[in-house]
Amino acid sequence: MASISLKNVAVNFPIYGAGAASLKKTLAASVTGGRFGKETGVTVVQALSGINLELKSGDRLGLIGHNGAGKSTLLRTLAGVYEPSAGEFKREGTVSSLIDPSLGIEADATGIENIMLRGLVMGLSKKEIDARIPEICEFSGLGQYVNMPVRTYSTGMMMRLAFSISTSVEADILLMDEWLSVGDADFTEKAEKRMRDVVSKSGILVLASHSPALIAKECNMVVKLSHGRLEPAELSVLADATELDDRP
Ligand SMILES: Nc1ncnc2c1ncn2[C@@H]1O[C@H](COP(=O)(O)OP(=O)(O)OP(=O)(O)O)[C@@H](O)[C@H]1O
Repeated sequence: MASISLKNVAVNFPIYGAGAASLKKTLAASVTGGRFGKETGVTVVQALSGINLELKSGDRLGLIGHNGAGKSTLLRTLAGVYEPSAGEFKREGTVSSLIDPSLGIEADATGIENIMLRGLVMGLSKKEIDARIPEICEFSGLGQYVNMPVRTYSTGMMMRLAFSISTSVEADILLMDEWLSVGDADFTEKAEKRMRDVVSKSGILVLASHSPALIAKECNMVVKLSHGRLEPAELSVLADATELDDRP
């Protein structure tokens, strides 16, 4: 069973070394981004504040909001990459995060070595990784390149590898920053099918996107982030929108 619970969660980023006063003044009126505050004398960006969220299996949550509203920060907090600065965060179930699939790919390691590395980072045993390697290699379509260092790959080849690895594990909770689309036409088609499969097998989906049509299609609930705070939003309105109103 998958569940996520956030109670009054805040995430602050301290800003060192910048001219705090002028920074505050310049950006206070900014239409994008988090809010500025002070914490024990240090200027901080309040990327998230007062976040309350309860999710259970079957929930497909769409996250919308203007640039810098806090969507990626919330996804990373749910993934455990960022610790909340305040509040309570509980999570049950395995997590797969398709936030930045190419993150952690080692250029000097071969494709296969990267599969091993990422598998270990994702918490799989060596045996589990070995069992997945042939399928991941096959899906990537990289042929003998899987034995070559990733630095010899084109960007598209690297993305194919990263995508094939990231989508090879099923998880109770799936976190996504936009819908992944990678590669040339042939690969995109099979990647789309694989994405649908991964999404359908997940208990909870949290998908951040600027596309109202995508959110309306993939999600059964939606919230809006505005300057780091959650606001209710209407899914039914999104289905007809061609563009999200990004104004704060
Ligand atoms: N590592 C960091 N250090 C300092 N500030 C940060 C950091 N990461 C994010 N922020 C700030 O936190 C706020 C939220 O950023 P976040 O990346 O979560 O927004 P977003 O909604 O994902 O934006 P976008 O739609 O542009 O991707 C912004 O004001 C951003 O400048």
